[in-house]
This record gives sequence, structure tokens and C-alpha cells, in this order.
Amino acid sequence: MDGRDVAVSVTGLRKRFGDGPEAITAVDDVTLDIETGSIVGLLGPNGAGKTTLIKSILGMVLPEEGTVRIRGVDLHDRPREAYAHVDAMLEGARNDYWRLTVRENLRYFATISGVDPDSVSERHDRLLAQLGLTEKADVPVRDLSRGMKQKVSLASVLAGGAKVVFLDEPTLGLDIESSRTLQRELRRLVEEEALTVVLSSHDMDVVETVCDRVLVMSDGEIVADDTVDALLHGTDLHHIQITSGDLDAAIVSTLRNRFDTISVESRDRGARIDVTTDSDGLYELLDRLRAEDVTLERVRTIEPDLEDVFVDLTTVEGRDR
Ligand SMILES: Nc1ncnc2c1ncn2[C@@H]1O[C@H](COP(=O)(O)OP(=O)(O)OP(=O)(O)O)[C@@H](O)[C@H]1O
Repeated sequence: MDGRDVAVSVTGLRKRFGDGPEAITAVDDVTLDIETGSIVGLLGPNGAGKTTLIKSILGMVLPEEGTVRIRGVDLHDRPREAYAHVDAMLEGARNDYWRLTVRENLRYFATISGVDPDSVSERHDRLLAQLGLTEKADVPVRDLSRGMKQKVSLASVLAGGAKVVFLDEPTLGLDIESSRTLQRELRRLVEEEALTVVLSSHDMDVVETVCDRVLVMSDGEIVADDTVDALLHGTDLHHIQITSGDLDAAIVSTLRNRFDTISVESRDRGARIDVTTDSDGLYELLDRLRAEDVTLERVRTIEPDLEDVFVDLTTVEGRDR
């Protein structure tokens, strides 16, 4: 990343679990740089290796090969220094202290990050206000709803002024309004305080809205690394929605075997199916429908969204083409 300030740099990272033929390569030769002051989304289907990659970067999992540098400091050589400005919220939550109040948790986590909590009390007030927690500041965390606990987890991660944060499914379980507030707050911290965020999520809308850049993992490898815009517009991908009374189970199954299928909705007669395909596949799709004598009631072309691109990138090859 020439001339730009790199927050996290990973080179040739490889992590295997198990031995012999049963071994799983969870992270397979991953190299990437993450620019300071950006939000990078990490996407991938279940088992793609996202958590293992994040845990390897955080030093919670020991990779067989590769190096990790945080703000230029090698994790292996100088772990304390490398992690001085890093924090994380993994598996959707963080171990907040349920008997402590919300504010006490923020002060506690600031302290263990090596920050005098009095020096960041304004930051805490702002975080509480932004996340709608001001009224709950003096309530023990155990008495809060699940969504509110989630917000306290996030506030705790941000409480000590970490410069690089890893957030795994940060919006899981939040209502739409809280999720949006959280996304706005993240963007503000990134833009005003040059916070660097690596965010993994299965919620494509969140990733599409908040991330500067998206990394897509599949089978331990990075299969795409680009801005949301470039991912959406850089591919020859069509999202087609077909409604027909003639789409019975057998035809739907044939189409599923050949095309990336986003959804199938059964109707009283027939079905509505959403598929994505490239231009060549589009001709083939129409040919197949004609060969099956399917009368087309409605055909819609839908602007591909990140989910379409994601399915296209991560669906296992090897259908009966
Ligand atoms: N401790 C472990 N021991 C053995 N195999 C593991 C271990 N942790 C992960 N794996 C395997 O490594 C692969 C990658 O798992 P990982 O949890 O990193 O994927 P993920 O992309 O985070 O998935 P998800 O979206 O489901 O959280 C999977 O095949 C998983 O079964």
C-alpha cells in the first residue's frame, strides 16, 4: 500500500487444523493490508475462515506460517506493543461485567487498556449518547435487554480509545434503528478519529452501507478484495427474477443445479425464482426455459446487490454445466 498509512499488514498467513488427510486449511496463504482510518468488511460463508483469520491477527490462534504487523509492529517480535492499540468484539459479544453499571464497564475497559478513565470521560459520555445508553448509564448491565447489552459491548471496545478494532457481527440482535446508529457512530469515529475497523458480518446491508472495502473469503482464501462500488459494478452479473405457473419442482431443481439461486418462492401455481448469472448463462437460462416449455409470466432484471455478488463469488463450482 504505497505511501498510505497501513494499520494492519498480513503476509502469507496460513493456519491448519488437524493432521494428515483430515486436516483443514482454515486460512490459506492470506496476504492483505488494511489502511488506517477505514472500515473493511470481511465476508464469507460459514467455515470460510473469517474467525480464524481474525483470531490469528489477534494472536489468539497460532498460524503455521506468515507474519502480522499492527501499525508497523511485528506481532511475533513485540506482541505487547503490537496490541497496545487494538481491541476486539468477537462472536457478537464481549465479556462485560454484568454486575457493574454501563458506565463502570466503560471505565473498567478504559483502565485495562492502560487509559486513565477520567481522561476519556467525555468520550464515554458521547458514546453513551450516540448509542442511546445515557439513561441506562447507571444501570447494571445484567438488567438490560439483549440489544442494549450488545451496544454496551461495542461501547466497551471503543472505551479505551483503541486505534484498531475487530468487530465480529457487531449488529447481530440489534433493531434497525440501533443498527443504523451504530453504523453512523462507527463512520464518525473512522472519519474524525482515524479509527480502523475490521468488521465481519453476514448482514450484507450493513457491509454495503458502512464499509469502504470488502474482503470476501472462501475456503480459507481471499477471493475478492475491492470497494463495494467496484464489486457491484465490476462484474458481468445479472440478477433475473422469473415468475411462471409452469415452474414446477423438477424445473426449479434443474435451474438450481445450474444457476446461483438467490431465492425460490412457491406460488399457488408454479413459482418465482431469483437467479444470478453472467451474460452467457443468461442466454442458456432462456434456452432452458424454452426447452421446458415454460411460459414466462414475468421477467424482471434487478440491479445486483452485494448479496448477489457474494453468492456469485462463494458458491461452490461444479454444478452440471
Ligand atoms: N479449533 C478448531 N479446530 C478444528 N477446526 C477448526 C477450529 N476452528 C475452526 N476450524 C475449522 O476451520 C474452518 C474455518 O472456520 P472459521 O470459524 O474460521 O470460519 P468462519 O468463516 O469464521 O465461519 P462462520 O461464518 O461460521 O463463523 C472450518 O472448517 C472450521 O471447521
